[in-house]
Amino acid sequence: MNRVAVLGARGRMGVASVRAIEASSDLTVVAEIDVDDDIQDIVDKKADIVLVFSPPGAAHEQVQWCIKQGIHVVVGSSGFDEQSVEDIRAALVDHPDVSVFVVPNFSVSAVLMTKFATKAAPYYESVEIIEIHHPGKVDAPSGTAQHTAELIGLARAKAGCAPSPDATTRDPHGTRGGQIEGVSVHAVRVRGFMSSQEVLLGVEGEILRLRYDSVTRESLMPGVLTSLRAVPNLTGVTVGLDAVLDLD
Ligand SMILES: NC(=O)C1=CN([C@@H]2O[C@H](COP(=O)(O)OP(=O)(O)OC[C@H]3O[C@@H](n4cnc5c(N)ncnc54)[C@H](OP(=O)(O)O)[C@@H]3O)[C@@H](O)[C@H]2O)C=CC1
Ligand SMILES: O=C(O)C1=N[C@H](C(=O)O)C[C@H](O)C1
Repeated sequence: MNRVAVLGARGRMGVASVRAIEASSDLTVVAEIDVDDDIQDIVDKKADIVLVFSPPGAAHEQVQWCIKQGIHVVVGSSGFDEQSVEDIRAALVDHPDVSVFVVPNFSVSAVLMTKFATKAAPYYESVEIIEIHHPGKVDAPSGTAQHTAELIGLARAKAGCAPSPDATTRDPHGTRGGQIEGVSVHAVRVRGFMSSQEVLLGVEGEILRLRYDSVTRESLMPGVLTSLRAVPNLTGVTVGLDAVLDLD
């Protein structure tokens, strides 16, 4: 029975994850840590794995702390870009028996959409990302959009693609979105949505629209449980749920 500690345990994802873990037959929650709780409880309760759903501002330092305690980590929190992964990789040098699994999105639909968009991106002149979330989300763009843009940017650079055309010279309100690896990313916050993302790819006379919609947090729980079961058998730092799914 793997012993799991949850960081951000009383948040939207923490509550759903504790419920899903407790309903499983092979995982159990031994520590629920939220704001003002003592993170040392993770060690005192002898957790094997820490599931991190604390806000991005706290998560980075907490992941480093868990590594130093010799505990495997599944990182659900967003805000972990390429530099964050390099920081984790550097910390793991002194802890070769610890693995960290950074999962920008636990939804298989999101993972497939990102994979398809990365594959398609070099074939289109224009590529832009629109991410849509609930208005309770504190960070923008989403970690999923950041990860998707990084993969698309890398694929397009490898293929020698020119930048997407854009004649904008006047945008006083910053409506063209943010730029990540040459990809324009637009963050939308609307009540009624949980987590959606659309990638628009276009050439003259033809458009490809790839989209996923996660409607409930419960739909993410199979991905959470899969990640918790996988992390003890991984080495170093791994990024993306697709690393433990047979999607090729
Ligand atoms: N990978 C994925 O598929 C998904 C990732 N996420 C990401 O997970 C993170 C959490 O999302 P969500 O659950 O919606 O956010 P919430 O704000 O609902 O949950 C975060 C929880 O962490 C608490 N908290 C604040 N500071 C600390 C701290 N220092 N240590 C421990 N807990 C703390 C918060 O308390 P308080 O409210 O009092 O500040 C809150 O209870 C976000 O980064 C989000 O982007 C979300 C959904 C899916
Ligand atoms: O805050 C959320 O809700 C989500 N955050 C993650 C992200 O930033 O990509 C994953 C998912 O989109 C839900």
